[in-house]
Amino acid sequence: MAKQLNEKNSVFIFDTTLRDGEQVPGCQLNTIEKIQVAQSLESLGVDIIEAGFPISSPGDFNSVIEISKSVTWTIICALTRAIEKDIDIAAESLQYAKRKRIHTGIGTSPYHIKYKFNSTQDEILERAVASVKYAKKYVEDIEFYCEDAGRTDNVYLARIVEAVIKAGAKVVNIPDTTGYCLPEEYGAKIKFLMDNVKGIQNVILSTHCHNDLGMATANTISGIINGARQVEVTINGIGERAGNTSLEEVVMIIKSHKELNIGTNINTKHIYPISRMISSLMNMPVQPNKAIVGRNAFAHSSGIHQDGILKNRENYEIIDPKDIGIDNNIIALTARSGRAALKYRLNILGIELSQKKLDDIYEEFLKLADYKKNINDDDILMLAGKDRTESNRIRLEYLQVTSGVGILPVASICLNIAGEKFEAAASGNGPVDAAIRAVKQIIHRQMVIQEFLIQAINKGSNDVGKVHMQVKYNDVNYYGFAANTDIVAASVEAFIDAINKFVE
Ligand SMILES: CC(=O)SCCNC(=O)CCNC(=O)[C@H](O)C(C)(C)COP(=O)(O)OP(=O)(O)OC[C@H]1O[C@@H](n2cnc3c(N)ncnc32)[C@H](O)[C@@H]1OP(=O)(O)O
Ligand SMILES: CC(C)C(=O)C(=O)O
Repeated sequence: MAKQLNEKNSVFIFDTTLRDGEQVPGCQLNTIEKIQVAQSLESLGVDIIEAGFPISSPGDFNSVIEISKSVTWTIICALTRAIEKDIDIAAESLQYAKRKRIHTGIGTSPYHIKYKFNSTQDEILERAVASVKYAKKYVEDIEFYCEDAGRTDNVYLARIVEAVIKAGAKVVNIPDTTGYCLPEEYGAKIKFLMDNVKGIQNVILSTHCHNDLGMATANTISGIINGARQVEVTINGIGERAGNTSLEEVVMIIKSHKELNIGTNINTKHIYPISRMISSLMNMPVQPNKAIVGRNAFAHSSGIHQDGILKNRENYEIIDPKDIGIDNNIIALTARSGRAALKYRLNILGIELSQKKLDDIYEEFLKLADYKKNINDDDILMLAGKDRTESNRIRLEYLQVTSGVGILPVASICLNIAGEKFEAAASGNGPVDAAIRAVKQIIHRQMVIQEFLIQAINKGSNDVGKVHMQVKYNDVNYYGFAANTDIVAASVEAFIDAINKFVE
């Protein structure tokens, strides 16, 4: 059970992922998926879930019913127009909700009044009041939205807000529907209402900001600073057009800026998992540089930053990734990385090197990174392995293979074993088989290849092939690894790498 928020220094988190978020083309969810999302939102700690617009379709109506049954303490909210039939259907869809809210409203800007409704300010005010009174028949908790409040004159807006409060609205939503307001302007709008509307102290003002000019989060924070105590947000900022204010951004701003002295009920450790869940259910990738939840939000790729992070995380991170449910930040190895990052990754892989060897590998690393852009653990192991093979007891001196269509593959090989050279030749059912048989003619042990995996590092015919091999000897498995542009050579080197682990 969430703590009861004290409105003075707490903000209610109203999540509209399942309503405004779901309006995104291609993001529609089925009822089962919506229940899954709603339950995760409840675990995250949101105070209100806007579950749908029940008049819009039988499927949406049914989803609100099922979501209402499946959550415990979170308020379930259904959206309507200022139309009696919408409100009737919304009330019916909320019949099983333990705590319920109807969110009704109408456009208040000159654009909407003239071009959507062909109406007048007075008529719109009357419809607003009537809708709140009508919804009151069903539930106590009524929220009213003044659609396009961002472009609505403040004096008229104050009139409408005062009238709907008088009619019984408990929460009044001031949407910047088109994402037009500047943060200062939006904050001033909220302050104007706080200062000029009779009865405002008895209700909660809510923000609902769209991101058309990339200002949704800034506007929402400006709203909070000026007195709004509910924020309407979505996971990953999804929503109509350029999206809504993102939940994760607002919550982490509030958490990071202690001087705001504002609290929420959100358990921030659930943020990343739910972000992934929404992205995957809605088939909507999160942009890599998205604040808080983007793939790169905690990835450090340049040497100076990596060195700084490794010395003290706070040099370059204002949020601990663990706080949002990410285990660790990412030290991405690229051609811009320095020795500190390379050494860190090698250490994680269990490889400790002298400064001289690190310097040598770093040179190789830079050449590979210029070619490959992103260096992964296999690459690092390969680079470190190159160094390791120099001290191996058995080394490949040369390999020659003849193969083709219609001829028997034959391999001749020379191994250097502790400084002494041994040669052999063999045929096989393919070039790799021939080469492995040739090795076995020199090293007479009962060795069985259990697993053999060849992968290309990049794509393309000029690629480096990586080979992982598992070789059983004396009932013990040994692992070999090699990489080479010649996949037969890589296979033989991986076989020899494994053998080196058990020969004295
Ligand atoms: C800003 C927002 O995000 S609001 C939420 C947006 N979500 C949706 O639109 C939900 C999905 N919508 C729907 O399923 C449909 O549009 C419905 C069921 C709501 C309405 O469908 P229809 O009856 O076919 O109407 P249509 O969509 O063509 O037009 C909307 C009508 O609602 C009216 N309307 C729009 N907003 C409001 C409002 N807040 N209050 C009262 N009437 C409104 C319009 O003026 C128009 O009426 P008109 O045809 O008399 O001019
Ligand atoms: C219905 C309202 C709240 C809305 O979505 C908007 O104005 O953007």
